[in-house]
Amino acid sequence: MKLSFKNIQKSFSGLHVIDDFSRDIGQGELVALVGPSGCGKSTLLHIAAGLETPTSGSILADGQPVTGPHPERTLMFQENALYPWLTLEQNVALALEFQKVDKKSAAAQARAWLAKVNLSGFETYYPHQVSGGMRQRAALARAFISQPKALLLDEPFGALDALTRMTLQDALRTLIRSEVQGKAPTVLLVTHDVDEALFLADRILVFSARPATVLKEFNLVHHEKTHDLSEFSAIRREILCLLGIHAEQDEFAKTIEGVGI
Ligand SMILES: Nc1ncnc2c1ncn2[C@@H]1O[C@H](COP(=O)(O)OP(=O)(O)OP(=O)(O)O)[C@@H](O)[C@H]1O
Repeated sequence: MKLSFKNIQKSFSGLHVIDDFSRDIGQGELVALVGPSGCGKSTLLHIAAGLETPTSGSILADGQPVTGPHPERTLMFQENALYPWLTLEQNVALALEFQKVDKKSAAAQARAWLAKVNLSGFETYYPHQVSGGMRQRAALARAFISQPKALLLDEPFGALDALTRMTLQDALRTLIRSEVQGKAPTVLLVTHDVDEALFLADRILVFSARPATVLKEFNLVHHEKTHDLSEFSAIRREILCLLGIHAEQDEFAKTIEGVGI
């Protein structure tokens, strides 16, 4: 699905949040949005999801104006609460049952998607019986099972530790790549983690503080990615600099995170 933002302005009761945002996000492209806290990144996702309407400008999905939420455009949050009274399989299957797929077929598909995110054997577990990373894997399976044309991910792995986050990033990449070519979802990813953006994105948009405008855009589509991001150190430094973070400060933050303080 192609998403086209055209001259989007958004204010909330006089608070100017987004200032003239225009971009096309191509079919199958993964674009990361990074920027200071409160600049309006989630608001842009909500506009793409059809949960918020722009104050002016328009958002088109495959050329059609977005007028409200639609299962073709799936939003996934950091705290993507699974229903605690349903097993992982039932939670994942529910996405299909909402679309009137019969229970038996939905359950079979749910098991297949749980296998894709390495949760075979945990189908009958309840969310409280598995780890946060496993819950988020199940949430990924639930997001993918209805094969949305656009995935809108709002800090999907933000609550997880750094190591678990990396395995989830791998799982997300595998899921995207396993989709038949041409059917891969278009992904908008809001993240505070510059390394996550570098690892996952074809393109990174760096936003200013509110009202959000794009400070700079980085095209990474021609790079083969691994978690060794040394090739991207110059871009990483530039993004951090645009965000007003000095590299030493960032290393310090990572060290603190690494030792669990
Ligand atoms: N529904 C709403 N009503 C009123 N104000 C809102 C609403 N949604 C967002 N805002 C305000 O818009 C601004 C941008 O919020 P948004 O959540 O889009 O920022 P963000 O860049 O995603 O922040 P963070 O990175 O901290 O999650 C904030 O000041 C927020 O208070």
